[in-house]
Amino acid sequence: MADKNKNSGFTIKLKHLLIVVFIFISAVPLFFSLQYLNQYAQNQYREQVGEKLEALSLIAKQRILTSVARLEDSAALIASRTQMRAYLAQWGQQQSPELLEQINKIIFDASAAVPHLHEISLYNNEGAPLTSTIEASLEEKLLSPPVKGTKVQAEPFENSLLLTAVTPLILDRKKVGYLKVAFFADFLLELIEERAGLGTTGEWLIVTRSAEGHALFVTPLKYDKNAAFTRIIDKAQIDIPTTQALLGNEILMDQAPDYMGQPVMAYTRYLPKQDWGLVVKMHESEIAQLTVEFKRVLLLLETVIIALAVIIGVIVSFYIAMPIERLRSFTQKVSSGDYSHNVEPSGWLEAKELTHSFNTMTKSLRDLNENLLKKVEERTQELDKANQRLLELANKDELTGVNNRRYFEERLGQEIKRAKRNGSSLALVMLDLDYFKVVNDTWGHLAGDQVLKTVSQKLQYCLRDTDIIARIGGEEFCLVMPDGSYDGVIAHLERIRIDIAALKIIYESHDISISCSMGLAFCRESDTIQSLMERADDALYLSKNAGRNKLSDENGVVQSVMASNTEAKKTGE
Ligand SMILES: Nc1nc2c(ncn2[C@@H]2O[C@H](COP(=O)(O)OP(=O)(O)OP(=O)(O)O)[C@@H](O)[C@H]2O)c(=O)[nH]1
Repeated sequence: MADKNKNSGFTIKLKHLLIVVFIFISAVPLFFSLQYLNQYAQNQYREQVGEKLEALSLIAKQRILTSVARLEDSAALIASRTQMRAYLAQWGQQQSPELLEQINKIIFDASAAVPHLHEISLYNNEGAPLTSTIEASLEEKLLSPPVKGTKVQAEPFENSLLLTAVTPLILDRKKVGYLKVAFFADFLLELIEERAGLGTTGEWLIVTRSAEGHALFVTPLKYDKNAAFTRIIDKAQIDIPTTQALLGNEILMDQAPDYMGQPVMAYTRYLPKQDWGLVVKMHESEIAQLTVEFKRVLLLLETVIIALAVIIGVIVSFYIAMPIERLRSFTQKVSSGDYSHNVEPSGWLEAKELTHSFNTMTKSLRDLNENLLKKVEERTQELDKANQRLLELANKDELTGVNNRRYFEERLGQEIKRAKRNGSSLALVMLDLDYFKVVNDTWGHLAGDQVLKTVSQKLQYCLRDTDIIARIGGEEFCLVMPDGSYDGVIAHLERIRIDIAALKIIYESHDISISCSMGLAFCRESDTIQSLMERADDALYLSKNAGRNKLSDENGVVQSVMASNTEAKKTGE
C-alpha cells in the first residue's frame, strides 16, 4: 500500500518544491525588473547626455554672443570718434597727405587701447581702402559692406582666425566711409579646444554660410586640422547637424551623421545675427560604450542579487522543510517501534509546536509500551508459575504429594541410562503396604488416606535428595536409589521398613499401625524399565509370601544385622 502511494504520480521533496516556488516568485520577477531597470537606466543615461549637450551648447552660444557683442562695442567706440569721421568727410573733398596723417594718427591712437586687435582700416564710400594700421589690408576692396549697422564675420588669417566688424561711418546723416575693425578670435579657438565633459570623441563645430549657401567650417576640426574655411557640408545634406544649425533649428539629434559620416548625438544652435551655426556632438559609439560599462555593472549587480535571492531561497526552503524532514524520519523510527528518541524543537513556531506535540505523543506511546511490556512480563511470570504448577501437578500424586507413576517411569528410564553410561549402581525398590484393605475397612477410606500421606512423608524424610520416590498404585510405592552399595542400600531400606512399622498414625483418636513389604532389584546391563520393575516386583512377591514386613531381593528375604537386632529386642529374644 505504501509503495503504491509512493509510486503514484509525480513526487517532489518539499524543500525542492519550495526552492522552485521561491525562485519563481522572487528571482524571476527580480530578473525582469532588473532588465527593465537596465533599459530604463540606459535611456536615462542617453537623456542625460542629451541634456548635457543642450546645456553646454547654450552656454557656448552665450559666450560667443557676449564676446562678439564686446567686439561690436569696441568697433562702435572707434566709429564714434567724431574727428575721425570729420577728417574722412574732408578726405572726400580734398585728399592731402596731412589729412591722411591726421586720420592715421586717430586710428593708431585707437588701436592702442583695444585688446585682441588685429587691424583698424578705413574705406571710402565706394569701399575702396583709404588707410589701415596694417599695410597688407590696403590692397583689397571692401566686399559687400553693410548698408546700416555693424556686420561681423569670420575670416581666416594665417594660422589664426579673425573676426571683422564692418560699420558705415555717418556724419551729419551722411555716410562718409566705412570702418573695419579686425580682432583675433582667440575665444572661438579656445572654445573648440575646450572639450570638458565631451568624452574622447566630443567636439565643437562652428560653421558659417558660404557664398553658395553651404555650411563652411570656420574653425579647425578635431579630425581635420585644415578644415577652417576649406571644408564645406552641402546644404542639401539636411540630416547633418551643421546644416540643421544653419537652418536655425536648435534641436537634439540622435544617430545623426557628422561631417565624416559617423553616427553622433548632437545639439544644434544658431546665431542669427552672425548667421553662424554651432554644433556640439559626441560619437554614438562612445555613448554606447559608456552605457556598456553601466550595463556591465548592472549585470554584475543583477547576478549578485539573483544569486542572493537563490541562496536566500535555498536557506528559507531548508528552514521550512528541515523540521518536517526531521519529523518524517522521527515518525519512521517511531513506526518501526523505536520510541527511545526525541526531536529537538527547531525552525518556525508551528514546527516547534508540532515537534513538541510529537515528543509528547511519543512519550505517551513509550509509557504505554513500557506498561504493556511490564504487564506482559508479569503475565509471563504468572504463566511460567502456572506452567510449573501444572507440570508439578502432572508429575505429582495428588493425595501424597510424591511423584506419580508417569514421572517415575520417565525418571527411571533416565537413571537406567545414566547408570549404564557411568557403570554406577542403581537400585529399584517396590514397596507395598501390608493389609491396607483392613485399614480401610476398619477405620474408613479417609483413615487409609491419612496412612498413605504419613508413610509418604516418612519415605521422603528418609530418602536422599538424589533418590526418587513415587506412588505407582493404590498403596504401592517405588523407590529409585542411584549410586549405592548393596549393603548400604539394604541397610537403608531395612531402616525405612522398621521406621514405617514403628509409626503410630493417629486418626480420629485411633492409633493405626502399618507395615510394608519391599522387593529390591539392582539394575543390570541388559535391563529395561519393564524387566527391572518385573524383577523388583518378583522380589516384593517373595516378601509378601514370606509373611510381609520384609525386604527381599531376587534370592529371597534379606535381613540386615541392625534389623535382626531391632526385631530381637522387640520379641525379647
Ligand atoms: N484409602 C484408600 N484406599 C485405597 C486407595 N487406593 C487403593 N486403596 C485400597 O487399598 C486396598 C488394597 O487391597 P489389597 O490389594 O487387597 O491389598 P492388601 O489389603 O494391602 O493386602 P496385601 O497387599 O496382600 O497385604 C483396597 O481396599 C483399595 O480399595 C486410596 O487411594 N485410598
